[in-house]
Amino acid sequence: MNIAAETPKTEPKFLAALKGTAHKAPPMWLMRQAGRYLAEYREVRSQAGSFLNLCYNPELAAEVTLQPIRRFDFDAAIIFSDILVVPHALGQHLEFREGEGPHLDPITSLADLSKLSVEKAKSTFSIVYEAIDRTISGLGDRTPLIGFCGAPWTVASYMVEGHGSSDYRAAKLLAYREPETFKAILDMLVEASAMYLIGQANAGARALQIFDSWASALADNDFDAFVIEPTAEIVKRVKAVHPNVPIIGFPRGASPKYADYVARTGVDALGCDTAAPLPTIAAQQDKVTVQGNLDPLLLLAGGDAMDRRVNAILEALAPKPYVFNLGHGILPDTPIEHVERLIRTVRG
Ligand SMILES: Cc1c2[nH]c(c1CCC(=O)O)Cc1[nH]c(c(CCC(=O)O)c1C)Cc1[nH]c(c(CCC(=O)O)c1C)Cc1[nH]c(c(C)c1CCC(=O)O)C2
Repeated sequence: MNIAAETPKTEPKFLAALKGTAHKAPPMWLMRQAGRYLAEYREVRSQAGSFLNLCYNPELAAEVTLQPIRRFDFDAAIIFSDILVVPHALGQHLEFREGEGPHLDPITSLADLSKLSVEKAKSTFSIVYEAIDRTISGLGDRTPLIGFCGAPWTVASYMVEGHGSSDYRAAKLLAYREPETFKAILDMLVEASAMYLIGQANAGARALQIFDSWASALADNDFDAFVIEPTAEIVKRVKAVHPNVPIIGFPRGASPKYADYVARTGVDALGCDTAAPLPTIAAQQDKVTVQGNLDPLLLLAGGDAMDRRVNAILEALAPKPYVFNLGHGILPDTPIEHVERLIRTVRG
């Protein structure tokens, strides 16, 4: 199952880009690149039974991580798992209901939180480390593997809401009414997430991404306290052990705050969502590598509209350190031919 027959003589393009090299044809990968748009994924997924069974089966998780690399030879793989594995590992009940997305038993008090523990998470995390180890045996040295976690604000929001939300109502109300309780949740997540990212890098992940999908819609003081400070603390702890493993931060929907986020979190690269304007993204490139921002719906639509936007993105961002990606995860009904066309356009 080894994809790469020989060891590369030069550093993989993806890692070079994260460390500050610009490429005319930038390295590329797609968020959620292992997923339901691939027939081979749907096959393994049905074999596994449930999504969580797939996440917690190292052999099958490694297999689906490798699928998009075999098919498209992307410049990076990302370990197949989910950001909600962290609260689940801490002891919170989690289910993925078919067609509905995740459901957790909400944490709304310190008493609820006291039932969770970072110590307890270690045995679940080790399943993911084993999946990373198996994936790397399949990838060889040619294609680097990305490890990841959700950022404390996004994961805490799911923990408090119990499911996805359009206005973060329960999470914000808890944060405003009982700041100590909310802070205790964030602190536990900082500790667990830093440990988890360090464990993934120990297992061989060569870059790490922190997904803050719900980073939009926070007032500036709350953005500081819930997004910047916890992320900065995780980056600091991971860097103390793995100073050379680049970290990509993805504060989705927060482009007006990019400069502050970059300056204060210490991330090496900035993941940019679809709504972030190209000049705002480009303005960050003197400080960090940037990644993103093609609309997943343009990839679904394909054709000239997609080509025009991809070319505009390349023109604006490829002269400086850049990793091609979507602005959010690939959609399950995306045609394979559109992905193939995208790859031809980006690779030139
Ligand atoms: C918010 C969030 C989640 N998970 C994640 C985020 C942050 C990024 C984002 O905003 O999308 C991150 C995530 N989820 C998944 C990965 C794997 C790595 C990758 O390919 O990028 C990663 C990095 C697999 C997954 N996570 C999930 C799937 C679909 C599961 C299936 O096969 O049915 C996959 C491939 C399930 C999931 N997981 C989550 C939701 C809301 C859902 C249901 C929605 C959906 O079904 O698409 C929580």
